[in-house]
Amino acid sequence: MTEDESALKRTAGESAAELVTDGMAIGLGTGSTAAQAIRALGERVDNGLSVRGIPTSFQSRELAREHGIPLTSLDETTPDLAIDGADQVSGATLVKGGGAAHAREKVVDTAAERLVIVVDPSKTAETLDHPVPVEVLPDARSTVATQVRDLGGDSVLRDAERKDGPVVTDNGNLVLDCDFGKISDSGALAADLSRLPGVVEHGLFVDCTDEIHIGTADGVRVERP
Ligand SMILES: O=C(CO)[C@H](O)[C@H](O)COP(=O)(O)O
Repeated sequence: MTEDESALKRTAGESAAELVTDGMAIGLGTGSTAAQAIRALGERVDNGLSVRGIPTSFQSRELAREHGIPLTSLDETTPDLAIDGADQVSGATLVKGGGAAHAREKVVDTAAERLVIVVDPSKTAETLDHPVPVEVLPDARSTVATQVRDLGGDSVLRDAERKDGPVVTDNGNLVLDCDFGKISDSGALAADLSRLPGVVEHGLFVDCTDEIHIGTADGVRVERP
């Protein structure tokens, strides 16, 4: 990541962290942009803000602990606000899962009263065309790949970096990155993917975003789709 990209992500993350008020429970997203929000929230906690975080991954849990954010869970409370990143945004619909955390992210993000997405401008698109990550039970990777082909997609098993073999999610599953080209009906595709036996969760988040904070060189741009 260049210094410029990192600065844009910081701008978006800091802006979202400013929305947090005393006593809130916050869904803590995963990825490099959500991490900027978690760091900014940690600074506010250092300065006396009282919040509890609900992590969406091993990464966000560790980062929150490192930055002194007390943790809770969905068993204890409902998030007032969730702050998360995205791989691509079109209106209120997202593709997520670049960090293979989309299953837990979807549970936390959709449980929140308000979902704020933090991105740099490269993530916005007229029409979604980013490959959709699909978390699958290990035994289902071939059958799901075949059914994804029947839906018009090309799937690739996501390989790990710095480990031989595939990415294994925090839930012990595998990820198929499924390229459908331009996605004209995200609702229909989301429903089709959810129906496939062995699919744990897919990265299409349909119509669930309240605000998008886009970090730009001139400051943050907020969109409310
Ligand atoms: O969905 C995600 C993780 O599963 C991330 O939020 C998404 O990949 C964006 O990450 P980054 O902010 O690093 O570009």
